[in-house]
Amino acid sequence: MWRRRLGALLLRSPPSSSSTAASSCQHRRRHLLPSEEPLAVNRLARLFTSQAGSDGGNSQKPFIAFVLGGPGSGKGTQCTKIASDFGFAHLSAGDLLRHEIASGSEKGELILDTIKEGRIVPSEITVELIRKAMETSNANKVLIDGFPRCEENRIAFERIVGREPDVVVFFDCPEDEMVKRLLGRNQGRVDDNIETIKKRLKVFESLNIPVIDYYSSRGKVRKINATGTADEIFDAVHKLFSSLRNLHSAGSDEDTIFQGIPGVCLAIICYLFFLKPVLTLCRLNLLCSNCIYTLCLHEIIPRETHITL
Ligand SMILES: Nc1ncnc2c1ncn2[C@@H]1O[C@H](COP(=O)(O)OP(=O)(O)OP(=O)(O)O)[C@@H](O)[C@H]1O
Ligand SMILES: Nc1ccn([C@H]2C[C@H](O)[C@@H](COP(=O)(O)O)O2)c(=O)n1
Repeated sequence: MWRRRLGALLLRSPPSSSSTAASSCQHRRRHLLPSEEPLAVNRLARLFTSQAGSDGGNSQKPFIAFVLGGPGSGKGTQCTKIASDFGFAHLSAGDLLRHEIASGSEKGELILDTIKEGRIVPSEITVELIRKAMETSNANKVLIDGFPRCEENRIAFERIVGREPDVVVFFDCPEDEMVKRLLGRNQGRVDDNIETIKKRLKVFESLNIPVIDYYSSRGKVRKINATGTADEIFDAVHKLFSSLRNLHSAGSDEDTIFQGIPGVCLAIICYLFFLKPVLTLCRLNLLCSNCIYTLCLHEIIPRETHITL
């Protein structure tokens, strides 16, 4: 709110603009950028920033939700519902690994042996499958189900994909309930037998819980009580996803910028206020000298702290 107010103070609306709260961002942006061919500010900014090229060519940074929980906690079931209600691409690490086995590739044999043993597949393999699936889906909101399963997974993802998740959803379910669900799943999975299930539960406790603790310490974890019916659990999940702050603008093509007349030192004012560089435009649709200063710092403030004028 206070940021919006600052934006309003800094903004000098063009005389023709009577932009009201009701007018859409798109409509307001037209006033900001009178040219009929809107300037792709974010894309332009990326060309100049350290982010350029680091996202594997994706023109927008997708919203990433990691979905974690013990085996049988209902991650897959809930992800299907989230994908359908909130327009996410659902990438299940386990499914990607099973597809790799089914493809008959060389890696497939190693993956199959590892899964049968209830162990974790080497991170390089899993992360590469996820990275490719993200690239292929080109989605702006991605659920990554069953990943990262261990610290090595997490570190490999950050190194290879170059991102942290926006949120980590943790389905918290008692062990006896998970075992009951897995034994009743009946999908012919090689790991849904009591011996392997016991190993998977041990691996979850010893390797996956520390990852959840790590993201908790970074304020990213949203815990969901995963007992009850799938619909009851989804009520809580629905509330959570409806409340996620930066989800609804994820991947949108709206450029969020500050506008000011040339010479107003907008970038410097914004920099002092936010203590971070801010991309600004002057009324002539040009990046003014302040902006060159901004771009030289090779950073723009994250999307969620931008102000849509
Ligand atoms: N709330 C629920 N109550 C009862 N059964 C459920 C519930 N949610 C899911 N199930 C069932 O439990 C089984 C496991 O669910 P699901 O495959 O979604 O779990 P998962 O966490 O993705 O498991 P895994 O990590 O082994 O892939 C499935 O047969 C599913 O239909
Ligand atoms: N990040 C991951 C995800 C899965 N696996 C392996 C080991 C799991 O027991 C198996 C099944 O996964 P699920 O369908 O339960 O998510 O796949 C892994 O090694 N690394």
